[in-house]
Amino acid sequence: MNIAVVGTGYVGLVTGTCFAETGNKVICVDIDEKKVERMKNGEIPIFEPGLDVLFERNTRQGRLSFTTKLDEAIEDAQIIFLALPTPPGEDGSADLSYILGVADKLSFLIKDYKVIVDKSTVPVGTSEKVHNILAKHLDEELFDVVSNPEFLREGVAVDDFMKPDRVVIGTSSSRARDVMKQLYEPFVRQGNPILFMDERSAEMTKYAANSYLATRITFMNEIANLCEKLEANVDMVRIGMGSDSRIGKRFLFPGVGFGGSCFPKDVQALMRTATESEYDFQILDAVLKVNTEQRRLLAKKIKTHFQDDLQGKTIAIWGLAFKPNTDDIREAPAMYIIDELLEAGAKIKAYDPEAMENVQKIYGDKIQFMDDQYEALIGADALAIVTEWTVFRTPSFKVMRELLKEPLVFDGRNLYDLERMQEQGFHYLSIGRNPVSVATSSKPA
Ligand SMILES: NC(=O)C1=CN([C@@H]2O[C@H](COP(=O)(O)OP(=O)(O)OC[C@H]3O[C@@H](n4cnc5c(N)ncnc54)[C@H](O)[C@@H]3O)[C@@H](O)[C@H]2O)C=CC1
Ligand SMILES: O=C(O)[C@H]1O[C@H](OP(=O)(O)OP(=O)(O)OC[C@H]2O[C@@H](n3ccc(=O)[nH]c3=O)[C@H](O)[C@@H]2O)[C@H](O)[C@@H](O)[C@@H]1O
Repeated sequence: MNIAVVGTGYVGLVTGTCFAETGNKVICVDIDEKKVERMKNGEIPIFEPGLDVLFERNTRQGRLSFTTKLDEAIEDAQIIFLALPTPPGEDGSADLSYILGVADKLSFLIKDYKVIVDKSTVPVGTSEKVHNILAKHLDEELFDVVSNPEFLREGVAVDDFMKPDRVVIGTSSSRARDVMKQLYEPFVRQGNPILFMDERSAEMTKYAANSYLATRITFMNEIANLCEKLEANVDMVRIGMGSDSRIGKRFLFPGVGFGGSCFPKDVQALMRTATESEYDFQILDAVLKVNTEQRRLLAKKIKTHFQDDLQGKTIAIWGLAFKPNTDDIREAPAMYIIDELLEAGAKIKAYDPEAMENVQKIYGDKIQFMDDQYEALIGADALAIVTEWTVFRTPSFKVMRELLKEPLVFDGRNLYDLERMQEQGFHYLSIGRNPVSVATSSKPA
């Protein structure tokens, strides 16, 4: 099939590349001229494991191409995906200006039947809005609007897209349904379903899924905070809970609060939708409040340890991206922690395998960026671990001890075993587990 993808952010690029990989001809269109130029020259604008190989193959073989011209991109397309931003507006509601703006342009460009698919995360009722804009200048026979929310996670986006747990398709048109079924069949061969439903339910499914996951993480963060007070170990509690098949093991990891471009904005947007419907969605209100506090937790622990005096102290930070395997720093907890530490007078030496360039654009020389995780420790008074990159999971504790001024580690991701840290002679504070103090009896190896 011929496909146009409008918007080449995370979702647009992964969507376009994966559809090209299954034999479709895909043209991606973006208003960002520099980005399009880079992609035309074979450069991927985001760091996403596994995407480079597919991107290279499909551009080389002519199935994937890029343009800034919407009319060119859609001319031969049977399906047009909208993968445009839906950032929070001032009141928290999703800003639909990108989607509706492109819909308006399309209403002047479409000449033969096309399925317009909304892949962005949009509030309930958006399909109707897009439909009405298109219908202003177009015969209704010439288009159908479909809601097809995307559930991929950054860092594992290709796998999530290629082997989705489910594909959700909201449409009331049997013609559009057949087109979408044909398109997605290669992705659901392993038996995972394509779920057809009405447009409004599909739109709601996306917000419900993200808000539920954000709530689940937040619940675990609160359990972790309580575990600290009660001297229980949240790792044990997590495994004990997660072994119940009704609960499940995934997405129960406490930490420094959820971040990223979607959970914070989508929870806010669902709250806004609820408010507009005169429904008081109390849980979501609590989720946002707790998450704001949780993002501060590591900085609070550091400040408490140093009795609120961080003047002249240097804190090493491992991990800046909002999660591993991405260079995305949107709503990254690290930014909140850094702000709080800088305000308290600390110096920061940071290392992240992929996100430093993006962070440097914001902080400039306010913090030091190091080439290597160990270099960040030289002369630092403490280490704070914010993102659980694999490379941080099995470090040389001996080198860490040698380089840090004090063997002091604040771990926002519970990467290390408590006993091991004690044996290794660290003062180690993590999330929802007892602090470990420098062992005086056992000599570190
Ligand atoms: N990032 C993620 O992991 C996921 C995002 N989503 C949703 O997908 C949507 C897109 O998200 P991202 O890909 O992260 O966005 P993004 O902000 O990374 O990228 C959006 C792209 O659209 C382009 N653009 C803006 N206006 C345009 C126009 N008029 N014509 C053509 N291109 C235009 C921008 O230049 C940019 O390249 C959002 O609604 C988001 O909530 C859904 C699932 C996962
Ligand atoms: O709509 C979206 O954009 C996407 O949002 C999330 O994906 P993503 O933001 O890429 O990352 P996640 O892996 O979900 O992590 C989000 C945040 O939650 C945190 N998290 C996650 C899991 C966990 O157990 N604990 C925890 O604190 C992460 O550290 C991160 O800050 C959803 O998982 C995707 O299904 C969805 O498509």
